Amino acid sequence: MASLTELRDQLDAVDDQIVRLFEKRMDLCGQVGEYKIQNGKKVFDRNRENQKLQDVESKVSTEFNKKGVHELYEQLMSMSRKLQYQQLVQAGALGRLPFISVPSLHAGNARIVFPGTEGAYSQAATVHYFGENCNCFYVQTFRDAMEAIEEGAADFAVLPIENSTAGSVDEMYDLLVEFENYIVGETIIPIEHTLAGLADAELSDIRKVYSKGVALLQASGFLNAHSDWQQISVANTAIAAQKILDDQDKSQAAVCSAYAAKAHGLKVLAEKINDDPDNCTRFIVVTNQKIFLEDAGKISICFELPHTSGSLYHLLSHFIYNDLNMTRIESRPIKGRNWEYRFFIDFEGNLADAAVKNAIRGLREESRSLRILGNY
Ligand SMILES: O=C(O)C(=O)C[C@]1(C(=O)O)C=C[C@@H](O)C=C1
Repeated sequence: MASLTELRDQLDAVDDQIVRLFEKRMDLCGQVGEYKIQNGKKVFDRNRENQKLQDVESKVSTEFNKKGVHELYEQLMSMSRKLQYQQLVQAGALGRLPFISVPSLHAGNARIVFPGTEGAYSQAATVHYFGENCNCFYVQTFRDAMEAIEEGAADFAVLPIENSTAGSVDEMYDLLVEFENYIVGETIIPIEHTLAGLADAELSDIRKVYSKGVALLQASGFLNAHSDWQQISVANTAIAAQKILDDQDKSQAAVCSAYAAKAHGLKVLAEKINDDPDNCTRFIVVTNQKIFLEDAGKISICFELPHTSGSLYHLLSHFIYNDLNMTRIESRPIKGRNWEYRFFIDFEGNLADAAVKNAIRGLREESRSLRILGNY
């Protein structure tokens, strides 16, 4: 039997040939790329790739090697596509950027909508982003706020997208797909819950606690210590505070911010009741114009994937090849198509960057229904 050194020498000789052939293959793919640019042909040719995969599989003997050569050629062809997308960007053949870059949001006289009521955390986020004197109003639900933007009743909406304890706000992801609105900013605010009741209520009077479902979850340590309390979910923490005031029942309390308690003349029965003292929520700023700030550094996109093995893996390679840092991935079921998912990805970059254009070009061709949700 040959020694390890001898076998490795043989492997080195084979690899030399593979690497030379790889370079030759990439060079040919570059020439195909030039041809495609000149003749307006698409980079991704799914039929040709399927034929190629069948062909190479038919040329090897074992099942193990069939799988191996399949995976190898998927990778090789994905690399050729990336080379050709790069060529397209260099040739300026990417078409018009669908978003307009702006130096500022011109938020001075803007009308801003937030969901909830006076004292909602969304109001705190609105003031945090647009300043104390901004012209803001509230509507009841997230959907109402998205509608107000789409119809032009408001210029910007401030909506929660992610909480550090409770995770994603699923409904917002679905609304971002449903509406033609775009993210232009984000802001993070601390979420500090209190238990608030009527002015003459004591902790011992409380029997029912109202709040938004996630707020009840975020304060579950405190609330579960009072196992006799009934927990009731309402649309919003500030709406819960409003209810306590309206009902005038001192056995009822709300989990809400100290600001909401004050705004509704309630008494704080317990402070800082959230389980995680660093609990905070990320809010997005949404508008109906396809704009992005010149210095924006984060992009949110979503797309659907064919229900085939490895499809997500292949799409994510566009981030790797273009040196783009992915910061978040989320998936949501697609309505009416059981067990199929839409993926939401955040990554660092600006829509004007060549690497971003390159990645988006590839993602658009290889996924279904790619949407750029915003650059902010
Ligand atoms: O044949 C082409 O059109 C190529 O660009 C080459 C190639 C490959 O690497 O084999 C690359 C991309 C296409 O999707 C199909 C095949």
